[in-house]
Formats: sequence, structure tokens, C-alpha cells
Amino acid sequence: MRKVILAIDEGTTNVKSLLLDQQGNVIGKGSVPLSISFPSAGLVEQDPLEMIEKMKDSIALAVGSVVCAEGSIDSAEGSNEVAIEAVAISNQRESVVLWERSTGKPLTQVMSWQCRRSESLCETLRKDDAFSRYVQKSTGLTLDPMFPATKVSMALQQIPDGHARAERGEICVGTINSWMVWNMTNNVFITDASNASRTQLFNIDEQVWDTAILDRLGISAATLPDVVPSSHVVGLSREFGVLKSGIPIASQIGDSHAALYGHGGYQKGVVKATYGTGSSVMAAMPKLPTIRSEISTTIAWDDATLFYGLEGNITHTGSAIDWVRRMLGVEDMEAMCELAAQASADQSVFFVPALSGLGAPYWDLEATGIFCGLKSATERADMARSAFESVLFQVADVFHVIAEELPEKIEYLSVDGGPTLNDWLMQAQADLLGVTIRRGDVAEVSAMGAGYLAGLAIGWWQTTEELAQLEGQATLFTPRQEKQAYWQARYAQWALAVKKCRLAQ
Ligand SMILES: O=P(O)(O)OC[C@H](O)CO
Repeated sequence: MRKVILAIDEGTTNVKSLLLDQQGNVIGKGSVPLSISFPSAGLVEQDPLEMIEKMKDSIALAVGSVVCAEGSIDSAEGSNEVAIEAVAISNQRESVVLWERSTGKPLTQVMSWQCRRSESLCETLRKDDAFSRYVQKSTGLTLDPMFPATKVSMALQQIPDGHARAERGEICVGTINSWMVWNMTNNVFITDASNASRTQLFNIDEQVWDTAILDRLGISAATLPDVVPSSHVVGLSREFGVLKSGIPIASQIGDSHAALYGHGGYQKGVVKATYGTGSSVMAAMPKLPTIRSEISTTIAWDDATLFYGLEGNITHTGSAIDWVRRMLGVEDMEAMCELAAQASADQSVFFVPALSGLGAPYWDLEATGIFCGLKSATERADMARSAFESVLFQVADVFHVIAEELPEKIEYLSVDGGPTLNDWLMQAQADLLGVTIRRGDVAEVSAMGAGYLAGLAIGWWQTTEELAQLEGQATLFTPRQEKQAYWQARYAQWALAVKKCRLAQ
């Protein structure tokens, strides 16, 4: 029987489960898609009960995949092939659900991080400069509907007798990790420091729920979970699908933070970038960094040592390429890559994908997307290439802000996500930044990060030095000296293009 940690990554689109052995190998995996609904403009929801059922399915698939890999189909669902020693949780951040403490029944749908239902409440609060600055200083986050605080405030008003019930402790407010742990255990109500820091209700310096913000938003502290370290046994599983009872739940961490941990972000000089629909560029440090409006300051994790994180979220990267692909009538991403490769390197087009304003480091909701530098000689290939370049430049914009705050030299940018499989893109990113890009061979880096934290909690590994030894193979893209002048010139032009798309500037 092989000892494994079950690492569950509960994302927005899929629930993935990995089985990780003590050498850091992935020996089984399963993934199940999740549904998402858009009930009206700006509203984005998921079904909390479906999420729990899909978690069970993905665990069963992961355990079953070990059976398939080993050619033994005798043991029911593989439960005799592996011994799960601990459960690790990585989760989509900022999404929040309210449920009844006495029954565990959801009182709301999961209000997704993408859901903008509290836009007008945020706008009103932002007009109060003093409060706005206070929230940024205490939580490290700019007032925005992405974060749970304002959505929870509204939900408590909408639930009949909501405030009184909240005061009496009858309502639980939890991010997805809390909901998962509640359902996998006999109702342990807990969160970790990384997820707490994304609620916009948590003072990241003192590491306590912020009573001034709670009071202003009418949220009773009795609704909130206790905050524990990310690497910590919070309770034992109950029987949960194929998962047996009595297994320690040993880590919880927000997915972006988990990815940074999986990339070895506890070591000095490591910055990570996740390339997806949007992108997140993030680095960790042991001291509270300067709170800057361009990027979020957050708690990265607590693995006995609390690490802070600096993170910039870019709204459109993969989605920017896809938008241009559709506009150009290109069939698929492969064809889009081929088209972009035909562009001449000295083409003059820039695309700024401010398709729903600009995220980090500009945070400009008024900005609109533009193509500029168009000439009569411009070809479709040039426009396609400008879409790929917009990803490089936007990552660079955030990378430079983070680099200013990091005390040490950046050794490498560690990358994950689908678009990183594009070698041209990764080499160009290295050339533009003048920093080595490191692309690891395990795609599920968030689950790995959560798994490492669980392994520390149950004594599989003792130190982060041991974890660093587990790192697998990686492809390195080293910056080419001869390309740097070219990319620096283009980057200067990009800055002008960004100015042009910012209408109010
Ligand atoms: O579900 P993902 O992987 O897109 O991640 C969502 C982020 O955690 C939101 O901040």
C-alpha cells in the first residue's frame, strides 16, 4: 500500500485531486468540471452542494487512476492501493458562501470572485476617502466587489432576520476552503491566514478580523471562522465518498498562494507568474511589505513562519489573445500561434487589452482596449503578434513593481498555466525581463503547494529545504543579451500605448 497525500485543488472551472507520494511524485490524479451560472448582468454564482459532490467524484477518479496505472482492477476504486495519510486543500480565492450553522444548509449560492453584485456599494464606500484608505492599509486590498466583504454585507441584509441571526452565531460565512473543511469533517469551522487575508475583513498586520470594517459593513464577528496556519491539522475527515473517516485535514491555502509555494516561493528571489484567462504575478517575503495601490499586499501563507505576498492580478492575458483570435476569424489557438509567427519583428502594432478596464498595476476601470500603430502595410499577422506581446508587456508591468519591493535580486520567474507551453512566448518574456524563466514539469502546481504544506503538518517533511529537494525537472529560458535592446525599445512604446487607452488620464 502506497502512502500518499490527497491534494485537492478546488478551482473555478474544475475540482482536481492529486495523490502525492513522499518523494514528491504525483501517482494519481482526477479532474471534474464545475458548473457556473450568470443569473443576471454582473452576477456570477456556483452551487455549493454541487461543489461538494464534484469533490467526491474527483477524489474517486484520482484514487481510481492509481488502479488503472498499476493494472490491478480488483480493489474497489483503488481504496486498497493507496493509504491517504492527509488531505491538503488549495482553493479558488475570494468566492464566498453563507450557511446555517445548525444544519449546514447553504443560505446563498457561492458568490464567485468574478461576481460584481456589490459594485455600487463599493463605489459608495470608495467616496469615503478615510474609510477607503483605512481598508487598504488594514487589509492590503483596494475596495472592490471581487472581495467577499461587501458581498457578505449585502447577503446578510437579504437573508430574513439576517443580522439578528448572525449576531446569535446562527450563520457561518466562509470562503471555499472553509466550506470544504466543514463538509469533510464533522463541521469544523476554520480558515487559514491566506484565505482570511482575501476576504477584505482581515487585518494582515495584526492578523485579526478587523472590527472597524466589520462594524461599518454590518457583519457580526460571530459569523466568521477561527484563523489557523495554512500548514496545520484542523480536524479529521468523516466518511466522504471514497475518503475514509479519521484522516487529518492538514493544509488549506488560496490557489495562487499555493502555486507560489509549489514553485518554491519560500526561497529568496523567486517570483511566480500564472498565465491563464488573466494572470497573477506574485512573490513572498517574511516582512510586511509597503502597501502600494498598484498591487495587492496579502498573506501568502503561514507554515509556522508567516509570509506576506505581493500580487498583481492582470485582467486579460489568455482572454486577450482569444479575443483577438475571434476578431481576426482565426479558427483555434494553434492557428493563432502560426499566424503570429508570420509577423515581422519590427511591426509597429500594439494591442492594449483593456477589455474591462485595466487591472494591476493601473486599476483603471475607465480604460478601453485599443490597437495602435496601424499602417496600410499592417497585416493580420502583426495584429495577432501584438496580442501575444500584450501578455508579455502586462506581466512586465507588474513584475517591475514587485521587483522594486523585493530586497533581493530576482533569481528567476517561475511560470505555470496553459500559455506557458508556448516556447516563443516564454523566451520572449525572458528577453524582455532580463530574467530566467523556469517552467516546471508538473502542471498542477497549486495542488502540489498545498500538498507540501500538508506534508509539513504531518511530519513527512521537516523543513522547506527538504521541500526544495523534491522539485522536479524544469525547462529554463535564459535571457538573450542581443535581444534586450529590441525588447526595451518595444516596451517603451507599449508604455505610450497604455497612456493612449486611459481615457481619463
Ligand atoms: O479558479 P482559478 O484557478 O481561476 O483561481 C481563481 C483565483 O483564486 C481568484 O483570485
